[in-house]
Amino acid sequence: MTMGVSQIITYSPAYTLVPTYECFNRCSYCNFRADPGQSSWLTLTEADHLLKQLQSQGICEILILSGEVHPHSPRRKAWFQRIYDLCELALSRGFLPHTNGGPLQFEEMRSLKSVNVSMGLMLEQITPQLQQTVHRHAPSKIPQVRLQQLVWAGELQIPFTTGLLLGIGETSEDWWETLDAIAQLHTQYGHIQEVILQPHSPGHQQYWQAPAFDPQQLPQVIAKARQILPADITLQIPPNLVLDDQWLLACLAAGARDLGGIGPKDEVNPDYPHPQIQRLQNSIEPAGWHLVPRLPLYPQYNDWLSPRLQQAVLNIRFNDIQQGSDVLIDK
Ligand SMILES: O=c1nc2n(C[C@H](O)[C@H](O)[C@H](O)CO)c3cc(O)ccc3cc-2c(=O)[nH]1
Ligand SMILES: C[C@H]1O[C@@H](n2cnc3c(N)ncnc32)[C@H](O)[C@@H]1O
Ligand code: MET
Ligand code: SF4
Repeated sequence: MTMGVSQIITYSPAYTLVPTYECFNRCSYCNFRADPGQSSWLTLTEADHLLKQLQSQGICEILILSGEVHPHSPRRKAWFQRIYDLCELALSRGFLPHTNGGPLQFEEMRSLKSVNVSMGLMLEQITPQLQQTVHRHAPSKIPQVRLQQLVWAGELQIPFTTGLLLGIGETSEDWWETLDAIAQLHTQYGHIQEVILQPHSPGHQQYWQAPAFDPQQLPQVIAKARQILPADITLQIPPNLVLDDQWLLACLAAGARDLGGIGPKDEVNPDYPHPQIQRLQNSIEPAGWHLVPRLPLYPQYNDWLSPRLQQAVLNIRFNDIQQGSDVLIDK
């Protein structure tokens, strides 16, 4: 009798640090933001306390996810410095930082490259229509601004995560255009390690009253994305936003291969707790899938890191082997 070879689905054991919830944008679907000046910034002392508690818990990635200070604000420099310092601190404690702080200036990106193994920014949707609706008060969501970030990330050779936010008033044509744009950028620079297909999921704090993205549509978007995107880009879906096991399995069957950062809290969608790893494993195993942890850097991009970051990646792999825990996979 031959054993069925189970196929691998990855996730990143992660913890999210939020430098600040304050944001000068007001995306009408956001459950994260606070008004400028209304949210204190995470101090390095607080962060260090959190990080110490996380050590030897199997967490590799520190996701630094932030609300935004306006690029022309006199507080921008201090905001950026805090993000940089948090990355530096996470690195010094043996974690691998991945920052998504909204659109950055070129020099800010260059600087963060030295303390992040990868970075991210969701394209959301590239149709300018949304600037009249959900993004009316969100200058950071202007499609050209976000496309420019992806170009700069490519020029700087930063391994990058981007994606689509689905169900914010766009058409299905808009999905394919956004995916085409990502495919083109990747063909030019080769820097997109993964694309997140994120279903809009209403929460308590947002003021846009709209239903969740219809989960029945997700597998078809995934299948088409798989056709449009180059094969070396991994498709990621958030398991806490795909509530039904049957739909999760349909998403995997359609081509999703990663479940993203999984940790104690989804800061963006606090109303949707992440499932436990064991529970996820139990739901996908009967269909022949095996859940395996990964790092926030896909191994094919190792050469793009500075020697110091390459060493940080090696250390985390070495510790993992020493502890006899799951071997972090190299796909
Ligand atoms: O827990 C979450 N992680 C989110 N992540 C984290 C992501 O799952 C991992 O950090 C990456 O897969 C890198 O390992 C994002 C990362 C990005 O670069 C861009 C957007 C997101 C969005 C989310 C999110 O909504 N919730
Ligand atoms: C960090 C990313 O989180 C996503 N995001 C923001 N608000 C929501 C929501 N209500 N539901 C799902 N995803 C959301 C956006 O795509 C943003 O870029
Ligand atoms: N503000 C950033 C963005 O929207 C990241 C956090 S969103 C909750 O791109
Ligand atoms: S989604 Fe990001 S940019 Fe938009 S309001 Fe929320 S924190 Fe700000």
